[in-house]
Amino acid sequence: MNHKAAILTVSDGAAEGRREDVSGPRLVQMLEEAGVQVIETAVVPDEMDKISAQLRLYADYLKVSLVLTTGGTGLSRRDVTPEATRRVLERTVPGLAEAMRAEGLKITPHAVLSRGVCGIRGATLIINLPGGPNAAVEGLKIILPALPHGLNKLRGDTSDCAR
Ligand SMILES: Nc1ncnc2c1ncn2[C@@H]1O[C@H](COP(=O)(O)OP(=O)(O)OP(=O)(O)O)[C@@H](O)[C@H]1O
Ligand SMILES: Nc1nc2c(c(=O)[nH]1)N[C@H]1C(S)=C(S)[C@@H](COP(=O)(O)O)O[C@H]1N2
Repeated sequence: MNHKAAILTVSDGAAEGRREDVSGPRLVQMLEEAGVQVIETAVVPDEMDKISAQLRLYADYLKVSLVLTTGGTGLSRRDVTPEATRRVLERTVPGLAEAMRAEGLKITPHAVLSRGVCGIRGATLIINLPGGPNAAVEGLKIILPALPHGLNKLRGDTSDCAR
């Protein structure tokens, strides 16, 4: 996969230095192993403006093909990653989040508690993953097989995709 990516960890604890960010580096490793170059990572607290600003930067200025966020998708009062993401999306790609919840449910009943959303801004696919290291890795594993084709199409591949 000849694409560039950015990873955004959303966590009050990690942003304040109280929690080691384990999830972000795990996602970097998985993408690199899949042949995607991760050119930028950042950690922000669970704050709508900071999350949205970072997503705009990645899509509009760095113009990466893919942004993965991890954290802030649950039901806690400060979990606002889906709201911040929706604010910057131009088109949604609901099937990715649907698959992560449906397949995740086979691993833990808690998978359906992630409110994560996925969609497109410009030529960038933005995917919300849950915050726990296992949750983030499981989520990415579920959708990874669909990403090469999706990213190629997003970047203008006009070849036939019928099977
Ligand atoms: N980046 C991360 N690295 C390691 N563990 C994480 C990370 N983000 C979340 N977790 C783990 O997953 C749990 C659920 O994540 P959630 O986003 O709800 O965080 P939280 O408990 O509100 O705390 P915080 O936002 O400060 O990370 C956390 O309590 C923590 O155990
Ligand atoms: N595959 C998978 N999805 C998962 C989990 C998991 O362990 N595996 N954890 C869930 C839990 S416990 C929560 S609270 C939500 C939201 O997590 P977040 O607030 O850390 O983003 O993701 C869920 N999604």
